[in-house]
Amino acid sequence: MTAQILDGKAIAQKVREEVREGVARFVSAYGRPPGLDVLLVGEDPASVIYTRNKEKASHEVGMRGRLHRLPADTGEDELLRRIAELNADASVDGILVQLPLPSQIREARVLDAIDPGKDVDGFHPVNAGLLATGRPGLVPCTPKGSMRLLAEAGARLEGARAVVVGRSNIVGKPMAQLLLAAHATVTIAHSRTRDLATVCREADILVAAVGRARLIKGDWIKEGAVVIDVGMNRTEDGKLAGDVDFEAAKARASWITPVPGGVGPMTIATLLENTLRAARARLGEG
Ligand SMILES: Nc1nc2c(c(=O)[nH]1)N[C@@H](CN(C=O)c1ccc(C(=O)N[C@@H](CCC(=O)O)C(=O)O)cc1)CN2
Repeated sequence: MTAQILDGKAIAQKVREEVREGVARFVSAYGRPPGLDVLLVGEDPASVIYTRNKEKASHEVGMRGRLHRLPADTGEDELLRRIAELNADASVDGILVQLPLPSQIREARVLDAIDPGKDVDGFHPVNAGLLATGRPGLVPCTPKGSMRLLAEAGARLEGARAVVVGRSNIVGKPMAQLLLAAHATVTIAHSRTRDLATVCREADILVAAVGRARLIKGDWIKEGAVVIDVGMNRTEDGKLAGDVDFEAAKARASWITPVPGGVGPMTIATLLENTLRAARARLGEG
């Protein structure tokens, strides 16, 4: 079997178009666009690119998007003060603090300070709790985008065996919750799981989010599995590699995401979806 490629760029474009239409309806109804505010502390080159892309993408769909750049030595109190201002500003629907943060700032304190209704990253414990209890809330962008990719592949999740390799709060745990809510039988594995190969071989749906280049070998893939590779690892030659050995896995999977061009583009498209959703919810729409 040769896998079909799940084209994240094309699907993200489709999502952005859907959001653009939603934003136009929002503006007609409420006379203002949804507002997204992104905070970046420091100069991490990848974060600079991601946050610029978020600002640009928000403009492209008709939102009011603003990037706040703070110096690398910004203290925790100053960042918390900026978040409090945005929480209190009625024109702000979505607040996002780009990760990772410099070491002088405690991530949990910052994420906990964002109004859960404006938490378009879905990282606040209230949103994590809502997801864990199967109630509506804001869902982290990368797992939500990965679910959209599974839907676009026509993957049957009900009763399927899903293995998520990775247990981060940002991807692994919420991804497992989403698969569970879709009635899959879910295993969360990680870098210390014993006999990871055997666990992966059981998976009809395999999500790799462990952050180790090509950890998942081709012969760990069940014939016909759908493979979502969330990994984005820089190799020694400066290229980007996923957590899955793509070429070998392609020979066994039914669908597979490439890196780059798979899950990555879905993250920003889903952020736009979440911002529209937060704006509607704040103005009393479901
Ligand atoms: N507050 C947040 N911080 C971070 C998040 C997040 O969702 N919220 N995720 C990542 C970074 N990220 C967005 O912020 C992000 C990463 C990658 C991509 C992407 O499109 N990647 C491309 C490849 C890019 C390249 O060549 O380097 C791809 O996979 O095709 C988008 C967004 C950590 N921080």
